[in-house]
Amino acid sequence: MQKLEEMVETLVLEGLGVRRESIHAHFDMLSHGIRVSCYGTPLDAETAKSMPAHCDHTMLTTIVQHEVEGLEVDVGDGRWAAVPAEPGTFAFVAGEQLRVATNGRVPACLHPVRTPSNRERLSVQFLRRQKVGVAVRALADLVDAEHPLLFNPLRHEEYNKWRYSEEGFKLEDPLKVFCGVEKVGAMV
Ligand SMILES: O=C(O)CCC(=O)C(=O)O
Ligand SMILES: [Fe+2]
Repeated sequence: MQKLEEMVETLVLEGLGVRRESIHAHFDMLSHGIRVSCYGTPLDAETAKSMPAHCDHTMLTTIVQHEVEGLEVDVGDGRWAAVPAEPGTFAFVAGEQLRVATNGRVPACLHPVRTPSNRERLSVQFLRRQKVGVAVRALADLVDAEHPLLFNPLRHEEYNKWRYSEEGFKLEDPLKVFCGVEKVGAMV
């Protein structure tokens, strides 16, 4: 799985013009986790949602759905696209850490879990994220006069706590408020 994740992230970063050495140095900063989610039938039968729309706090999340549908992604024009739960397929979701690392070039993917068929559901998520205690920084190759730095180094453990606090929870773009460069007194 790590090889597959690396392949996908390499394609994205090389496509943006990041050099191989920088990609390898970036990969050395990452850790890997796995989570299995079991959803009962959606509590709210009308919306059929088991999870509200959110962005993951990862570089990349790889999602394996098990036969029952649920993952939907924001396609950017106000519509949601359902990702088919076909056995043997993987969905790759860009997380907020990748938004910081790519200096905003790759937006974090907004995604809810919605199961209109009202069935119980199982999914597995492979979490590719920055090592604990290491701030996420924009890759130097993606910062220049044309692309000024958008985010200060992200202390992700602090951010993760704050974004679900009363203050962080109600914001549309908590990442920008937490470490956007225009923020006065930002961490460097
Ligand atoms: O179950 C899924 O398909 C996605 C779950 C998810 O988005 C999450 O746990 O962050
Ligand atoms: Fe998610």
